[in-house]
Amino acid sequence: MPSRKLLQPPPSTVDFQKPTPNFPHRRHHHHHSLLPLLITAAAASILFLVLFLLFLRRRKRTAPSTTSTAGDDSKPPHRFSYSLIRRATNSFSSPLGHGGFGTVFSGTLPPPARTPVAVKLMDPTTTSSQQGEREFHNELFFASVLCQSPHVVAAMGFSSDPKRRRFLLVYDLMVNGNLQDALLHRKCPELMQWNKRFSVALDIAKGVLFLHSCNPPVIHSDLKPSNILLDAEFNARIGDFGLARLKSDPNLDVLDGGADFEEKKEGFLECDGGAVVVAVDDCETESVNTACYFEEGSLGVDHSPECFVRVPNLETSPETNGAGVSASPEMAVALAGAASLSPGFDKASSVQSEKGVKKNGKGMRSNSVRDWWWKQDNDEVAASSNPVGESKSVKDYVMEWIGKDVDKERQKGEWLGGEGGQLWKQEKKRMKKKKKKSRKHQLEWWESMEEEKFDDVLKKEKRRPARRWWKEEYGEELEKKKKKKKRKGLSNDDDDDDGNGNGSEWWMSDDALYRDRNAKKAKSKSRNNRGGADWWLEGLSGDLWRTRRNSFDSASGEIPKSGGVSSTPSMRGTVCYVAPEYGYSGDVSEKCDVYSFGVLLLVIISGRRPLQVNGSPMSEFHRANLLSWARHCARNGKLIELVDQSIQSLEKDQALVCIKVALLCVLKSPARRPSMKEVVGMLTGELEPPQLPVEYSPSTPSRFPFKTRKKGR
Ligand SMILES: Nc1ncnc2c1ncn2[C@@H]1O[C@H](COP(=O)(O)OP(=O)(O)OP(=O)(O)O)[C@@H](O)[C@H]1O
Repeated sequence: MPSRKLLQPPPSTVDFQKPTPNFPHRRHHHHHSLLPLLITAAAASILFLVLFLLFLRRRKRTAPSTTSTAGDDSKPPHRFSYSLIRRATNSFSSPLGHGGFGTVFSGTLPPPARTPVAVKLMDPTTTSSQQGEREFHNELFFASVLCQSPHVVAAMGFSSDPKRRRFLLVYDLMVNGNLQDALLHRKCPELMQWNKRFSVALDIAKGVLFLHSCNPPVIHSDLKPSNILLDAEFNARIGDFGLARLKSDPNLDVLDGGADFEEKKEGFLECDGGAVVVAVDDCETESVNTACYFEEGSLGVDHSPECFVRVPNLETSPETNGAGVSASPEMAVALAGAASLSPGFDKASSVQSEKGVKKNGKGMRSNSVRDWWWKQDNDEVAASSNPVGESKSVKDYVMEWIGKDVDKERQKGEWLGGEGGQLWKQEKKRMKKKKKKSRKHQLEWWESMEEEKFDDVLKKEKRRPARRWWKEEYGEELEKKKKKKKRKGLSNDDDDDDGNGNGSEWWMSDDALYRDRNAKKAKSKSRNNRGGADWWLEGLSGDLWRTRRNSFDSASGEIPKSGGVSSTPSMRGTVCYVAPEYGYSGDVSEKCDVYSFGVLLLVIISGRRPLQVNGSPMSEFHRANLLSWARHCARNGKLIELVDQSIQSLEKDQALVCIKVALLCVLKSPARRPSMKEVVGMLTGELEPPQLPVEYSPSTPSRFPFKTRKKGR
């Protein structure tokens, strides 16, 4: 049979003389039936190939890193379509929280990824859209590098439509939410175990160390509990890189100038010693214009971020260009902050404020910052100290505490309305009756915060009036300063140096406080125009009043969120957590993060906010300010009092190390703060346990700023 013949193996030698067997009819039939089959098969395979390629391409563009196959070198952030994100979040139906950027929703990426995600949707109506856009670009800029750390939550994807002002960021979902919520509100039982709390602190420290180990170092700028996210096992990861920046260092050995970049097509940002290629996606993806996030003059125009990293290419909105290459990060955020505060904000005013900020380099104007402070009012503090549920806000407390010092104008209208106003009226009546007593009492009360007058033993002693106390303690020093001041003259008081020959580092010296006090006396008239609460807050917060001088540690007070509303709509960094030097010297360094970490560590150990009043204000106020309280405990040798009493299975020695590390981190002088490497070393026990510096020793006299202010009034 011919078919059998076909299956036969070919002859080993071919006899070319022998005629080939002839099957004319059969051959003709094959020719006719195979041709259409072959054509169909070829067409089908081409079609299949095209479809396969399209599928691959689509997958590459949409699949998150977690679904990448081995060898797939595409790195986040990936671009998602808006409709995909909408489907993933079920039309943005499950909000997780709300921040300065907008609302965060939970969702799940469609198959094949099926990754649970958190989606940040920029809200162009309620926040400053300029700020939002900048944060969006900033997050993307850092995403591809930061995603490599297990202690960081970086954006894995994004979606942008500048024309419709739609900006979305996609992150891994951290199922246990943020630390602030888990620790302070929900009081998760897991976090009541010492081991877990300590591991959270260590995770954060390692995360910050990772950022600082990058080349150039990444400064987070906004470390605080609500930016620490917790996964299912309560492992902590640092999130929210909207305000992060690269450390500006002209000596950094980065890529050659921007001119070469086009050819290189990729950049480098070294992490943990190894060079990391930060190229993202192919030429069809978009790239971000992040030029405005870098320090003017430090990296220079030729050293724009594109020299460091290649990032997806987004259409640049006119606003972003408006801030442009010349805007530094501070400017950008301050500008955006101004926008968010002022309803009438427009581009012209933005340029103006940008100039203002640029000029003095001190961030926002004091008025704006002050307004911002009041905006942060919420009833959490009030609720904690007010079991009957009166809705008292921070300012109500201020006024109750300060009593008659509060400016009358503001009492009636500007600050208070409704319930707050009623409260004030009652308070005023009470204050009138006890006028003398009250004033004396306040002074003692302030003293108590730093000078431990509330200790049982000392309570029995006759208290000195604050003025006398101050004179006794610092009279000699003051006299010297007076003489020196006379010689120098008062004219250049505000801007001259602090005695260290370094005007930009005035906060390092307490001396400046006392000298400053005299000079302020001369200007008391203008200061008196401010309300008493201003004075109170200036003393208390330190960091709030960006444009004023604060020569003391930031005895900071956190403004808790109101219903999850961001506490940082307008400032770089967050009140209470921001380092005192931030925004003054322009020398923003890793030590700013170290300071914030110190506050964060104290919060973790103590399980409370930096500013918190529980129970009746008078009995609790000496503990209200966490930093002051921690210093007070250190001077008393009672550090353990800081530890949260609800912690179980406490390891006392480890807790003490944590507190000491925290106290070192919040030292006034950035140079004296440890590096994050040292912090991690001390926490893990690889380095010697920390020794507290001399200012925390019992003999060190406390110099509480309020007395200074009070005397000046
Ligand atoms: N990846 C995430 N997984 C789970 N929840 C998240 C995630 N990212 C953010 N959230 C939640 O959304 C909330 C808002 O986050 P967002 O970073 O926008 O603001 P914030 O950090 O609270 O405030 P701010 O804008 O002042 O920094 C967070 O507090 C957190 O509870």
